[in-house]
Amino acid sequence: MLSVSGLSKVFDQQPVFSGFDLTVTRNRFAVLIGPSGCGKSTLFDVLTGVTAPDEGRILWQESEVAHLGDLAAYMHQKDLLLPWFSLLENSLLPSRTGREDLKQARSRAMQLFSRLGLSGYEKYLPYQVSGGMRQRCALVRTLMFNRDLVLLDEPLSALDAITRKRLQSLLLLLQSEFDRTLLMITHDVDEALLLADDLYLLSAKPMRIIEKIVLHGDKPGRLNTPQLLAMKDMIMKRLGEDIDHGSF
Ligand SMILES: Nc1ncnc2c1ncn2[C@@H]1O[C@H](COP(=O)(O)OP(=O)(O)OP(=O)(O)O)[C@@H](O)[C@H]1O
Repeated sequence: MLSVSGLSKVFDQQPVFSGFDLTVTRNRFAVLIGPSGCGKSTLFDVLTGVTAPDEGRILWQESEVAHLGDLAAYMHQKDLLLPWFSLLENSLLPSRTGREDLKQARSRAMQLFSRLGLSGYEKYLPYQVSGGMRQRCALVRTLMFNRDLVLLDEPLSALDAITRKRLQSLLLLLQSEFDRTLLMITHDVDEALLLADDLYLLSAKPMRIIEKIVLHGDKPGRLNTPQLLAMKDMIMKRLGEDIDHGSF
């Protein structure tokens, strides 16, 4: 579905990544995990068109594109809700800019509010609800974009542990119930092991893929299996080694 090849980006004469390749397959949950400052957000900036790559190609459904700006939905660590709009109005923003029939969009948003446990809060302003509810509203807005690919940049990192656990299951719904393909950045190894089908371990800057791990097994259930615990140790060790030998 998405393939990047030979992607390079240089800041202040220092390569953040160079010759970076990545393929994301349809309906998979791909997760990128790597040390702080390795270049993950810069990769997303290049993918979403915030900044141009110095070299390389982005292929979407096998056709070359400049970026994924209009092709992928994007969810950020901060909910980025507009404070003067209600939760429902916030979720309808993609439909307003996309000139979708608003009556239909409203009915679709109401269904998503119900599915994500936000029924009854449609008229609340963002400051009147919890961080977890705001992030669920951001998830509704992401789904309202109607894009097959969703880019998630540490979407749960600002939340407390319990809220985070609840929202992890909702992220899995994006894949199973809403048929989305996901590419997510996280710092949390447990979260990566819980959610990923394809897990990419990244090196310190200049960023490269150290290893791709294909994960199997029932997602919510697999986390405490001996295999996954051993894998967690291995990942911590590999990421730690790379930081020790990297450019930090
Ligand atoms: N606009 C910019 N100008 C100069 N350097 C930049 C710019 N944006 C990012 N960088 C540098 O590029 C490197 C990668 O930054 P980036 O934010 O992509 O890392 P990251 O892996 O997302 O980090 P974190 O996990 O901490 O969010 C860092 O060294 C950063 O200082």
